[in-house]
Formats: sequence, structure tokens, C-alpha cells
Amino acid sequence: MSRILIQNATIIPMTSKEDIFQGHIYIEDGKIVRLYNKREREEVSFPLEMTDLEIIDGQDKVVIPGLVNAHTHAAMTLFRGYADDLPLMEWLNDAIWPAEKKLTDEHVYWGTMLAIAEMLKGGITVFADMYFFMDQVAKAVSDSGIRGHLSRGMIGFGPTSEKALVESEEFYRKWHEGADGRIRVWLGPHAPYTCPPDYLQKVMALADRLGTGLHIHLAETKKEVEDIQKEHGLRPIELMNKIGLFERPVLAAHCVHLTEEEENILVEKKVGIAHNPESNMKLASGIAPIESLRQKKAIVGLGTDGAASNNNLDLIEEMRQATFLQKVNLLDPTALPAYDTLAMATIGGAKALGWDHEIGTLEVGKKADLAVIDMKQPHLYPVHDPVAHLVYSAKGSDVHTVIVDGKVLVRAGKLTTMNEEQIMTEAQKAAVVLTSKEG
Ligand SMILES: N[C@@H](CCSC[C@H]1O[C@@H](n2cnc3c(=O)[nH]cnc32)[C@H](O)[C@@H]1O)C(=O)O
Ligand SMILES: [Zn+2]
Repeated sequence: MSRILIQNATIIPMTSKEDIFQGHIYIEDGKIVRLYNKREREEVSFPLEMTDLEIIDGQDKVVIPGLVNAHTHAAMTLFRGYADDLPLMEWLNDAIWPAEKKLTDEHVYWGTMLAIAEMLKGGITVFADMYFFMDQVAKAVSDSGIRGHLSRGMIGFGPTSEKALVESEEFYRKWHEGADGRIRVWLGPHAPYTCPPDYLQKVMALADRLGTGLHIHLAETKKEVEDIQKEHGLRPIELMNKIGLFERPVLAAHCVHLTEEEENILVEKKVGIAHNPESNMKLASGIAPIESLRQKKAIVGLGTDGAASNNNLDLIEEMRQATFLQKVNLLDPTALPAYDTLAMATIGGAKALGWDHEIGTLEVGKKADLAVIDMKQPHLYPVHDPVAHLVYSAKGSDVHTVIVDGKVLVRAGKLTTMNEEQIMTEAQKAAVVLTSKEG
């Protein structure tokens, strides 16, 4: 049995602002068994006597639920810094998709391992991924110890459309609830502009047969909205609502261009929204109405999107950008406050992934997925409000310890299950092949 005690830490459970306390967390067999305050610890000798207990000193440290990366394409780390300064459609059609044609199993494995190494070191304990060669992504999740919400990306026209349906079902049957329950599989229809309604009907039928949800890009750019409107007479969210897409769990990445009515549809249908502010800024897609959605109690998580449109997977930095973007856009410094931003990166993401029964908060009975941040650094001193520091002052590199499913995957800033040197070497080799002009 594995047992961990984190003691004398500032604990931010993300159940409510009032629940922040100084104390200890006791973990047993992958789950949070006790949360208790300093005084109580003096009264109970349990569980200090246990011999196989790992004790983590929480002095000058803050413990939060593991960060949830609600939307990414992990293996796209291989294209980090390869094609920048382009609008979405040119970026996809002229740069990314041609390079992706050369991808092999092995490339995707190493690209994903590289992403996982970066994410774990930055406090991310689960990521929602949409890509292909998903067996390799599942293998990387399994090997590294992180948690994965995985979807095989499906393009609804051309030679791979039927294959994507077959592969998605096979992938679901092979990996859903796999890696000791750390993997969950949803279907991944790419977007309305790559998946026409008749194809989405097939995807929905398959999702319902398997009893699973859908991960899709929605309303990312103005061009998408215009094209869909031209072709179908409706805006993307309206169209998806009309064909019944939202009648099952849906994780919708971006949702940048929304009318008031579309915001209401997303709220009413309890669609999980993955907000990716850095990708939206870099590709100049626009500013999602996150403050308005927050006030309407929409389910909103925070994502990095792929490393090729970000260009890092630092969700702590993403929080800072998310809140600043709302504030400056609305000319309102009260927009998207720090606590709500941290909630978006934790419990909001967990809800968007339909996984909040197990992760997203620090509560007794939930999975032990958490990040410990080292606050004893000049840029995090003095401490008035640890939540403000996490959102406005911290960086991914301030993460000290990361636990997923009760296992320490990052200890004092070092990965425990992954060979960083080897991963970087293999990723560099893959990048050279993928971006060479020949073949
Ligand atoms: N190309 C695959 C299926 C698509 S996987 C998901 C796709 O989403 C692409 N992608 C990455 N970021 C974005 C984004 O922001 N918007 C739309 N697509 C994206 C990514 O490059 C990848 O091709 C096949 O042949 O079966
Ligand atoms: Zn994306």
C-alpha cells in the first residue's frame, strides 16, 4: 500500500474560497483519505507511525488540485516553433496538415512523452487530447503515470473518415478505463468545417452506442462562423444544437465567436467549454466571452491547445493570460477574478471533461491528483493571498511536487517516471524528419 502525508502546507481544495486552510493531506492507495488542520494533527498520532509513509514537507508550499489541461494535441510539441505567425486555416492547410501526413507511431509516442514531461513539471495531472495514432498516446499516458482524456481526431471527408470511426471504436474498447482507470476515451469529431452534419450523425450514433461523449473544436474563428453560416444558414453552435450534438456530454474547444443566444445554448445544454486564450491570441482567432459565460454559470475549463499554437504547455501562465485578457477586453479590472481563474484550471476543467466525480478538487474520497507549489521565491514574496500569487505571479516552473493517482511523478522539480534526456533526443530526431522538405 502506498501512503503519503503532506504536512504543514497551505491547502487550497477548490471546493470553496472559505475552505482554504493550513494543515495536512493524507493519501492512501491513490485516494485522499484525510484533510486535517494543524491542531488536529497534534491530537492524532495516526498516521505518523507507519513505516512505509512518504512525508512531504509543506512548509512554504501551497497544495492545489492537479491542473486540468482541458484541450490539447499533445504530440504537436513536435511542431513547436515550426510554423508561426499564420492565421488558422493557412496554418492548418499549408503548414501543419502537410507535416502531420508524415507522422508515424513512434513520432507520436515521443511527441506525447515530451508534452507529458512538460505538463507534469508544470503541475498538470490530466490532459484532454485530440489527435491520431492514439494507441501511442495511451501508451505514453500508461508509461508516464499521468491521467488522459483521449479522443481520436476524426475528419469527416476524404479517405480517412470511415477509418476514423472504426479506429475510434477500437480505441474506446481497448483503452476506456485503461491504465488503472487513468484513461477515459471520448470521440473526437474535429470541427464543423471538417465534419459535415451527416458525418456528425454517425459520430453521435457511435458515441451513444458506446455511452461516451464528444470532444470537438467549435466557433474558433470568424471565418468558421461565416463559412458554416453560408453553407447551412446557421452559426456553428446553432447548427450543432439543431442536429442534436449537445444531447450527450460535449467538450467544445474555443467557443470564441458566440451570440448571446449561443452562450445561452451552451449553458442550458451544459456543454463543457475549453478556453484556450494563448492559442486564440497567437492565431488571432479572437477573445472568447469567458466573463459573460462565467456569470451565466457555464462549465468552463482552461486549455493550452497544441504546443504549435501556444507555444508552451504552461497552464499557470495560461491562467494569467486568461484573466488579463478578459480584464483588458472589457476594460474591467474586476472581470474573471483570481479564484475563478484557478477554478477554471482545476474543477472547471474536471467538469468540462465529465470527470469531476473523481478529480478537480481536494476532497476525501477523490483521486489523489495534486500539485505542490514552492512559494519561497522572490517573485512569490510576501504572501498576502496564495490564490493571487498562483494566478498573477507564479510560473509552471514553480511547481515542486506532483502526485497523480497517489503516485509522486514529480519530486522536487524532477520527473520520477520519465527519462527527460531520452525524450528530448527522440523528439528532436522526429522533428527533423517531419519538417524536412524531402518525401
Ligand atoms: N488529421 C487526423 C485527424 C485530426 S487530429 C486533430 C487535428 O486538429 C488540429 N488542430 C490543432 N490545433 C487546432 C486548432 O486550434 N483548431 C483546429 N484544429 C487544430 C491538429 O493539427 C490535428 O490535425 C487524421 O488524418 O485522421
Ligand atoms: Zn485544438
